[in-house]
Amino acid sequence: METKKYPLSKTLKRMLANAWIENKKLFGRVVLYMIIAGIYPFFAVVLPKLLIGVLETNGDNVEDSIKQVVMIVGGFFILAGSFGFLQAYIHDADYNKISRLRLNCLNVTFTKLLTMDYKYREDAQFLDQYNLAFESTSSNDNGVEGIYHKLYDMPAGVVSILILALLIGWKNPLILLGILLNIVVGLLVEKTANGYQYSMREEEGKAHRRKDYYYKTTYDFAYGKDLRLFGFEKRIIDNYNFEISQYVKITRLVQNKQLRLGVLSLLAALVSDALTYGLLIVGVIRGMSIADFSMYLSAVITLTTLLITFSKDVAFVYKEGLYVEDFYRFIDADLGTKGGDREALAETLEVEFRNVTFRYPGTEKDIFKNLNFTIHKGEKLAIVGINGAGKSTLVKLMTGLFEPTEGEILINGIPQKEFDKQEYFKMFSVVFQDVKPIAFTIGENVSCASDDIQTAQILNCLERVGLGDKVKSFDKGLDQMMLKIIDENGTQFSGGESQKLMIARALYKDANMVILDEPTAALDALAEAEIYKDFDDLVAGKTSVYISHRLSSTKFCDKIALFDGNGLAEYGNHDELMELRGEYYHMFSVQGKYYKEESLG
Ligand SMILES: Nc1ncnc2c1ncn2[C@@H]1O[C@H](COP(=O)(O)OP(=O)(O)OP(=O)(O)O)[C@@H](O)[C@H]1O
Repeated sequence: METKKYPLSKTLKRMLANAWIENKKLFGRVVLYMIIAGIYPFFAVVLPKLLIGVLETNGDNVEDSIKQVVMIVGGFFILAGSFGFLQAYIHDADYNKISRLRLNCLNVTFTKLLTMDYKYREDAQFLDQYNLAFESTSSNDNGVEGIYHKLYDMPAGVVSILILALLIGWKNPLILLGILLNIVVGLLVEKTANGYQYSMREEEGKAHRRKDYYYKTTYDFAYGKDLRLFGFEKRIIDNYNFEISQYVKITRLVQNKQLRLGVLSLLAALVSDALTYGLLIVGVIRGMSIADFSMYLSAVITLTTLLITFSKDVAFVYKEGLYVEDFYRFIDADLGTKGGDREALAETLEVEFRNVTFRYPGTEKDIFKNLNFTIHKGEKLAIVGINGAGKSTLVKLMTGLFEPTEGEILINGIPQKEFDKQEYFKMFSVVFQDVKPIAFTIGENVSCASDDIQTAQILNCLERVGLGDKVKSFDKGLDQMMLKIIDENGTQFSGGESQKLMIARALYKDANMVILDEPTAALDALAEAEIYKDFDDLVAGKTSVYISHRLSSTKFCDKIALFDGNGLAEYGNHDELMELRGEYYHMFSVQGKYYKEESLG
């Protein structure tokens, strides 16, 4: 990801520009709120002066004093009450509009995540950075929304501060100076503490990712069985506790720094208070009325509070602005290669690996080195090999989910890079090892679309994989929702049924090339035999790749490629590889013996 820095002003400008595009009226509301909330604190400042003034001037005339006090207090309640009510009403009404601005940013994040190149999803370094970017859109109080709330509140604070600063400065500018000293020190302290916190963000992000992993493992149902049956509970809890302690260590470092810096703020506040009280008391000695004394004192206290809030808000915007910057960098980063301009081919495919070397990002080991081989037009290729030999990696390369580190892949002689990414994907129907239906309807899961669904075609594909009766058993048929997470009446397919559903999806797509990455691992023997029997029909003359650990499946393929962890070790048809008496022969003999023993038994 790009790490270019840009100033806070640019981040704020962009945030304001986005807000302007999304809700222009909000700017008018900010002005209205600024006037009402800006004047509001002034009432409380003047009230003591008016009350003490009445009591001072009326002396023994109790009746007049009571009348005037009642009028002042009544007037205060009406005015301050109305302003207070309006302020709260406008603020509450606009809160959701501001939250909406964040939700729009979240939408942009989701779109980016869904459209970025797949390789980033398997890249731990990228995931750390993504977590940081995601942080700035994940809460009401921080990041994007936190700043928008502050930008909404701060103009009102400025109005109050100006009114009170004028009042106090007019009386004695030295008092203002004391308050300003307090605020400037506070601001510098806050800025330093926040800068330190931000500098720890990468470590914090990593600790957060690890802690989060264990947290999610505890409630992710997919792990539920293994955790219990293999007694992982204690280990998970111990690891979770360890990661929490690591996380706390980092946050404690930040807190300690904040505490040490806080002493400076305290000293500045003491100096400022001494100056304020000293100057006001000297004023009284020189003849200032008690009513004025109380008003100025109240003004100083209110102004100090407002300035502290304001300086905290500035520091907050500065700190959170850095996180929002991370978010914009993520949004701006070029994470999705569009590829070239070529459209999908309409013909049968030939795939050539030419001197392909591949290493996963951030790793040292080459999964393939100078790999050369071709899958010819219309050929059925079986890929076999031990676990971790690189079979699935080969599929990811073939389908353009990852690009070769060196060398190139050619489709009908055309370099893979020349194709538009989306067009390129159109040419492949793939069934992956780890099948997961999405919480959509069955029809949508097969067609991958929500409109223009070819019902007859979907049903036909489902029939062909043996799911016809299952779908007919639902009242809603193809409209039956899958999984229970969105719809509690959703259906839960077994592992094998899910695998069949994915094969139906691949059939429906009817792409130029079919790739099945262990598509029968979860199927029972009968279902697997059915799929094998119909394999020719399923791929219907298309170029196809079939990855399986069950070597019986290689028999109906034209060619077999055996990978052994160091690349392509053996290549040929079944008879040729058996004659070679190499690894394939060995694997086939072991599996054959096992099958024979099983059938004899
Ligand atoms: N995202 C990744 N980052 C780093 N290494 C990876 C990544 N994905 C896979 N690998 C490594 O690449 C190697 C090949 O993995 P691959 O999944 O392609 O093997 P496979 O032959 O399909 O294995 P299996 O038969 O178990 O499915 C393995 O050593 C694996 O650990």
